[in-house]
Amino acid sequence: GAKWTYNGPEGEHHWSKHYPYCGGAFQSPIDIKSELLRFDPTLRPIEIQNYNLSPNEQLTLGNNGHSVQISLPSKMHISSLPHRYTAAQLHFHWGSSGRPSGSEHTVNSKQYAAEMHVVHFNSDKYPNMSMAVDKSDGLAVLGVLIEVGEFNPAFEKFLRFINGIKYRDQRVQVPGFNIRALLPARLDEYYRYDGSLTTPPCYPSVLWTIFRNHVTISRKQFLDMATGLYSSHAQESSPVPLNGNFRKPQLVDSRVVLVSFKE
Ligand SMILES: NS(=O)(=O)c1c(F)c(F)c(S(=O)(=O)CCO)c(N[C@H]2CCCc3ccccc32)c1F
Ligand SMILES: [Zn+2]
Repeated sequence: GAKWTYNGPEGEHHWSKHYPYCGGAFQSPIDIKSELLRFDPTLRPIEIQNYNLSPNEQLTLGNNGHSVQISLPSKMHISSLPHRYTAAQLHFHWGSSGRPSGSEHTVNSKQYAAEMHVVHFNSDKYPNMSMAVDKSDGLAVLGVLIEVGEFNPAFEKFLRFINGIKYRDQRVQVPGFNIRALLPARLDEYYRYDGSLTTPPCYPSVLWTIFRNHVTISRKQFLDMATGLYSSHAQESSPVPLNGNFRKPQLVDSRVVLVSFKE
């Protein structure tokens, strides 16, 4: 589709011109405010299957011009939702070296350094992502808030290859690793709400699960991601840094944010 960016004339305030859903309801991300929260005792711990990938299998690490993404094998899935949601890819949103706040979801207006999204589609009802992406029960995304702090060895499994995908549409193969290690320890504490893709076409098709607890990466790891990538192709004369790739919080309207934990 038409090109879109996070700033300037194709920035988020203009997305709805080519992508009407971006101006619609049920948009993501949101500011997760305490007064919106409602404890739901039926929210079970998230259960994931086959996230521990062998180094013998290869994953594609790529720069798609909007984010850094890792394609995921279809044996990975979420088994604790009403339908099976099969993993498709994971990607990140981050700030910049000057503004190390780049998460999409905020918690009581606190913006984290970065955010990881593991994108899954409802494989009980749809054959692939493309068929699921615009259906109201099509997608389930697991969100992880990321702070700068302790070095994170799990992130190093792919960050050590990031200089091979500096430019848009570059891809490298990386050995599989335990994707579960990128998630926080507790999968039983999370925020849950109905929302959308946070990029065009912004379809309101996402069941969002944002884990309560953040993970940390070191400042160097953050800078590797926030300063090492460009949204322009390698041969372009003026390189465009890829950072600040986060959408601002959207109107919640009458939506409720459910929480799986009490205090
Ligand atoms: N924040 S978010 O809403 O989760 C989110 C992003 F922010 C994001 F940048 C991407 S993207 O990297 O593909 C670049 C722009 O589509 C996706 N892709 C999804 C939705 C689009 C179609 C598709 C097809 C196969 C695999 C993943 C996806 C995305 F879902
Ligand atoms: Zn995302």
